[in-house]
Amino acid sequence: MRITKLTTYRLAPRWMFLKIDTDAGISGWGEPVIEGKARSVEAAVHEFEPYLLGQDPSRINDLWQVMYRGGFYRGGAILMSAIAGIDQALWDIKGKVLGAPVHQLLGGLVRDKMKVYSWVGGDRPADVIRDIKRLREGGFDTFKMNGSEEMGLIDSARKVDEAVARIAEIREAFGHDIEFGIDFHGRIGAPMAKVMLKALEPYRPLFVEEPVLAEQDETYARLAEHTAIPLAAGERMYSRFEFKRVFQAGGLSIVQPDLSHAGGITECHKIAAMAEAYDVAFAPHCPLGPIALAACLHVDFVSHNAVLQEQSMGIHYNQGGELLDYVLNKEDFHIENGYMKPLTKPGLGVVVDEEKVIAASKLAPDWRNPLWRHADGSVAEW
Ligand SMILES: O=C(O)C(=O)C[C@@H](O)[C@H](O)CO
Ligand SMILES: [Mg+2]
Repeated sequence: MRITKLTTYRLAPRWMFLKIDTDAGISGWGEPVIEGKARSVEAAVHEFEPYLLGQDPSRINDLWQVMYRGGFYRGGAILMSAIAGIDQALWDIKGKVLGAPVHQLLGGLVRDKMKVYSWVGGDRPADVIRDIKRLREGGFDTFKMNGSEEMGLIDSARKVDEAVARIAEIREAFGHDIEFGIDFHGRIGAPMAKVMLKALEPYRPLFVEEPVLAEQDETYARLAEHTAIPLAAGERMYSRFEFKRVFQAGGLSIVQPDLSHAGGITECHKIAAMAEAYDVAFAPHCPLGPIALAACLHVDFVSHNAVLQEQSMGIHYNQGGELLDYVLNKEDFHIENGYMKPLTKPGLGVVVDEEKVIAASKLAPDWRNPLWRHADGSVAEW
């Protein structure tokens, strides 16, 4: 069997799907994207074509190494996201050829169901409390929310108090009937992260995510010395070679590689295994589409240390498209009491509505994240 064609479709809300065709008539789907840089990833996917066209799609390990090592320069958000989506599509093909879901090919299930969480948005606490109430009716008991708006390297107690008051209100409203993680997007630098973590500690969040940026990963170990709150990060780390450094330095309790950013199923399965050896939990980042989520779930279901799965239903980014808009087998993505079941169809288990994808790709918007500035006009982390 040989690879004959790679077709990319940029889609609302901010996704890209990839279809890999073969001469046997079997195709696989992947989701290679970096939010806000879809066109760059698309170009990178097509730049890999000379390495892939005419090759045997079953040799995923070799093709992965060819894409990673073969071009001399390697790593980073764009290349590793391109590899990720290609890798997912190759696993989809392999599963379809062998008639088995990807988790079977990775050794089989270690659990029967996987805990998933929901984002809650809204700028005012009242919105968040209202949204949590609504989501609890749908069975969710675990949530993630943004922790703060822009914050300077050294900032006021007032800003810290505002952020903490929001969390306090949520804890007061729901007690310990719910769990939540707080995502800071690296918006606070190391000095304020220390202050913030101390102030948040009484409210016992499940984790605090990206208190500082991935490029300050040496800080995690120091911050962890000062707080009992589990620290999480990883959505902006792209390979086991980057994760290796944080495992060695310590400080993170949860790693969150993104199956569409960090080299795909092949790489993230290895990152999960590395994490297990350090007693670090695995909770893949996935504010993306259904193929990315399916890829995450297959790795979760074979990884003993997988504790939580992000998913994007109702996420604030989903303007103009929802998680299951391009999926025909919606019933397989049912969330019951905050858990998902394994996807059991051959390959990734996503039946893509190709006609809808083709039509929607003609109108794809170019999503960009907001650009934030501090009061003095300098650029702030978003
Ligand atoms: O889901 C998360 O944890 C995020 O921090 C969302 C962020 O990664 C955006 O997708 C960037 O565009
Ligand atoms: Mg995050």
